[in-house]
Formats: sequence, structure tokens, C-alpha cells
Amino acid sequence: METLRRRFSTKPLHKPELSRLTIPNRIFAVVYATAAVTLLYHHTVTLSSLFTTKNTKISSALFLSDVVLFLIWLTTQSFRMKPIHRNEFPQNISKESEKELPAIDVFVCTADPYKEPPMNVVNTVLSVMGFDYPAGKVSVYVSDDGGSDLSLFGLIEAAKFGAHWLPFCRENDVVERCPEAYFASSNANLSSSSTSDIEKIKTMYESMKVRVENAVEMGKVCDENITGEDERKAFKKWTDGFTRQDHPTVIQVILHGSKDKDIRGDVMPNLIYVAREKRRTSLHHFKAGALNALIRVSAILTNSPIILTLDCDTYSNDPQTPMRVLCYILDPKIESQKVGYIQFPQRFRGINKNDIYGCEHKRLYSINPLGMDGLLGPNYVGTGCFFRRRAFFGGPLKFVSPEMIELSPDNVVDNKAIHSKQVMDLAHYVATSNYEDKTQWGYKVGIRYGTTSEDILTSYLLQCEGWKGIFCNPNKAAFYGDAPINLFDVLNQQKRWATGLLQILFSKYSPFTFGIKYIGILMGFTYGHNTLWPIWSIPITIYAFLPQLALLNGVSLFPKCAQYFLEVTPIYVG
Ligand SMILES: O=c1ccn([C@@H]2O[C@H](COP(=O)(O)OP(=O)(O)O[C@H]3O[C@H](CO)[C@@H](O)[C@H](O)[C@H]3O)[C@@H](O)[C@H]2O)c(=O)[nH]1
Ligand SMILES: [Mn+2]
Repeated sequence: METLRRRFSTKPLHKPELSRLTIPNRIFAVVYATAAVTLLYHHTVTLSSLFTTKNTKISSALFLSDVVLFLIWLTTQSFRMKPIHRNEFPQNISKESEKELPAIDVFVCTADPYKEPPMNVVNTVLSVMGFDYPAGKVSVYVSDDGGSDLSLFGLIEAAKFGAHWLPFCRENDVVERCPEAYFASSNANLSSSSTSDIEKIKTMYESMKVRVENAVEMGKVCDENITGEDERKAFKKWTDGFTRQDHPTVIQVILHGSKDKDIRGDVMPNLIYVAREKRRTSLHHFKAGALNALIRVSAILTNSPIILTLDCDTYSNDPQTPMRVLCYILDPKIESQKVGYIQFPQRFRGINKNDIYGCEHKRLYSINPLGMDGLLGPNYVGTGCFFRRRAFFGGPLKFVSPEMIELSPDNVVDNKAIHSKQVMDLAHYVATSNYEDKTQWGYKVGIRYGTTSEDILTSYLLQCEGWKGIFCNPNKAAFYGDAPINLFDVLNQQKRWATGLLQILFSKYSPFTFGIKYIGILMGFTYGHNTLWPIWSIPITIYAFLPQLALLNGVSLFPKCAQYFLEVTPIYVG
């Protein structure tokens, strides 16, 4: 990678630009802070004079809400101090260097074939297999925490369809490489290919969809749909005692680039199914555990220096995305060695009308990260993030070596040996349920444990170790995902997020203590702000009931005259 990096030194690969709002933001923060502090002062004075009256409870509640709101507002300011926007120039990466481009391991996580239908996984997998990147350098790993033969079946079907789909996309300049999105868009009609070609591939897709969806509906894979001997052997692993919570490791190499070719005879990306071992007696650490198992299995099989993590509902919307990422990884000017990850925003398709549950989270996913990017980088959001594999093994200057040399990020792997018994045995071994016992996985190495919001904790600790992150936010969405569309799922998700964030806030790694010490006050505040998110519930609940209670008790909530005019106006305007 070093030689490649130098070759690009003459051409700019990206350009950061400070937001024009930076100075006005800073001035406004000072004005607003003065007003807010004065208001809090008045609250305190009023409160102490009221301690003997019947209104103490209402006034205290009001005071508490305003203190919480002030804390939230104060920490928000850290995002407004140095927001930046970035542009990348992937066209400046020379075409001749294709052979030297770094390989990419793509991780796709799925956990339940009924909540996350295999057809969605299939679409996500096909969309990344279709990256505009040398196919021999892409390996797609699917982690199936649901341990379901239905998901494996979907992937086997995806591989067969992919042999037609990938050349079709290449030959017809299809940009939407997620088949479902392509067939649903009007581009399918405008494409340069002939109508009969489109009809043919569409029929093929629809018949695959029917087979996969039928299997899900029946809850089993029909014998007549299993074609090869290899497949039959794979499905035999689902024995009677095989359950979702209790089963051995299943690793199935569905496509192996060096031998599996598409219908034009071109190389296809590797496609590997992994269901790590699950036992009721071992902790599995949910998604964080699944990702760590994939980091190890992929280290044994391909060990690519770049890792992309995706949730199974997040499909690629732009095949150029890996080239954008290289603009940062290969950049000779910035301290590119210290760039540990490049995060794309989560953007959503299929949110319900008017987004009644507010699931788009624009501030969280698209606005606040601009501010973090100007400091040390955005937080990891669990999907749409390219990591340098090395970042999972200690800080840029302090390598933490894994317990096995084969897992080391600089270990060279013979890609052709994927099928050898020795390699496969080792891959199975590193995915066993008690493999991590007495190792540093989850604590010093890999994705971090101890919270249900493993994403935010991981990037935070990576930054504390000295890594930087980049927020890459091109106009054309790099990825599209799904958001919950019913109240039950929203509440479930938010409860999980809130628990995870509080676990970080009150841990020994609290951003307000540990964080400020290692990444500075502004970055500490950005993570602090994120972990404070659950306590929004305090002022919201109080303000929901307070006006009514105040009315009944004859307490005036707002200033009666111009007395507070000066401090209240800037706050309302703000
Ligand atoms: O035991 C588990 C549980 C979940 N997952 C996968 O994790 C992903 C995210 O889970 P989901 O139930 O969709 O959670 P969300 O709340 O929608 O996820 C958001 O929040 C998570 C952190 O709480 C991040 O990891 C996700 O990337 C982010 O999209 C999905 O692909 C799952 O298949 C597993 O692999 N194993
Ligand atoms: Mn999700």
C-alpha cells in the first residue's frame, strides 16, 4: 500500500472545507451561553426563596429540566465548533494501479430469517458483490446469528443469480446493483440494454425470489432446490439438535473467486457464509461478538487490510464507494496512516409516510458527524463503515498482537488455500463459542463489549487509542438501509440504544472523565452528548405535565413582565 500511496501524491484525492457557519456558530454559542447561565441563576435564586412554599416541587422539577437541557445544549456546542465538509476525487486514482489495490472483506450481519428476510440479505450481498472494484479483491462474509439454513439457501441462490447479474450490470452500466432497487426504479426501463435482456434477468430474479420466499414460508429448504453435492453436505449440518442458540460452527464457501466464474468467464468475488458456534453456556455478545468472529474467520481465509461492516438491511447504492474510501486510505498528505475508519451516513429507504416515529435521525447521522469530523472523526454507527483491519489491534503506534499469529493484520494469506482442511479447521476453531475466553477480544482487540451500543463504544475507544475517523458524505447516498416502521420496533430499538448509551456513560470509560482525558474536551463532549441522549426523557416528561400542574397550583412558569426579557429572548431565538 505504501508504494501505491506515493504514486498518488501528485493528484489531490480529497478536499476538506471548513463550514461557513463556523464563526457565526461560535459567536451565537457565546451569546446563548450567557443567557442560559443567567436564566439558571434566576432559577436558583427563585428556588431558594420558594423553599418554604407549596410550589417547591414544581419549581424544583422545572429547575432540574432546565439543568438537563442546559447540559445537553452545552455538549451540542462541541459539534458546532469546527464542522467540515469533504469532497473526494476517485477519478484521480489511476486505473493502471488496479492490480495493487488493497483487498476488501465485506461483513454482512443477519440474525433472524423471519425479521430480516433472506431476500433482503441476498439483495445487500449482490449490491456489494457488484462494487466497481476488481472482483478478485472483494470477499463477502455473511454472519448468520440466526444459524438458519434458510439464510444459507438464500445465499446459494444469490451466488447462482450473481453469475448473471454481475455481467449484466457491467455490460449495461447499471448503477443500482441491488436488484430489488433496480427493478423497482425507472432506470430499469431507461437502461441501454435491450428490453428482452432486462425481461430475461428480471424473470430470473423473480424466480429466485419465489424459491427463497417459498423456503422461508415453509420453514425448510426443499430437496429439489439443492443441486450440488457440496450444498447437500452443507445442509446436513442442520441436524435435529441444531437450534438457533445451540449449534456448532458452520462455514460454507459458496463462491471462491479463483475457481467460480460468472457466465462471461470473469472472476467473481468470494462469498462465504459463517454461523459461529453458539452454546447456551457461553456469552455471545450479540452483534459485537458476531463481528469479532468474522474478523477472525476472515483473517484466516483472506485477511484483507480493509473491512466494510454492513447490517443486512443496508445495501450499496453506489458501486464507486470503495474508490471514495481509497481517497482517504491512499492519501499521502493527511496523516492517512492514522485513519482507522471511514464512516458513511446511515440513510434510509422505506421510512413510513412523514417519518412519524422520527427514525431518519438526520441530526444523529448526517449533521452532528460533520462537527466530529472536524475534530477527530465521527462515531461508528454500526453499518456503512470501512475499517482498516489494523485498527482493531491497538493504537496506530501501539500494536496489540492477537493470541495467534494467523490473526495478525499483517499475516499474508494464500487465497487459493481456502478449501484446504487445515485452513478450514482453523477457521472453524476461531469461531467456537468459548474461543475468546482469556483473550483480549472485546476489550483491547476488535469490536468492544460491555454495551448494547457496541458501535459508538468501539469508535470512541479507537479514538482514545489514537485513531482518527473520516465522515464521507457524498451527495449520492453510498448506502440505503431500513428503519423501524412500527411503534413496537421503534420502542424496542430505542430502549436498546438508551440502555447501551447509559452503560457507556456510567462505565469507567465515561466520555466526561476518561474521554476528556484522552481525546480532549470537545471530542469528549461529542461522545458525552451522544451518551446523554436517554436523559432527554427527563425534561420531556416534566414539561409534558408541568404546565397543567402549574396551572392548577397557580404557579407562573414564564416571566410575568420584561424582567427576563434579555435572557429569555436569545434562548427562544436559539
Ligand atoms: O445478536 C445479534 C443481534 C443483531 N445482529 C445484527 O445487528 C444488526 C443491527 O441490529 P438491529 O436489530 O437492526 O438494530 P438497530 O437498532 O436497527 O441497529 C442500529 O444500532 C446498532 C447498535 O445498537 C448498530 O449496531 C446498527 O448498525 C444500527 O443500525 C442487524 O444486521 C442484525 O442482524 C447480530 O448479528 N447478532
Ligand atoms: Mn437495523
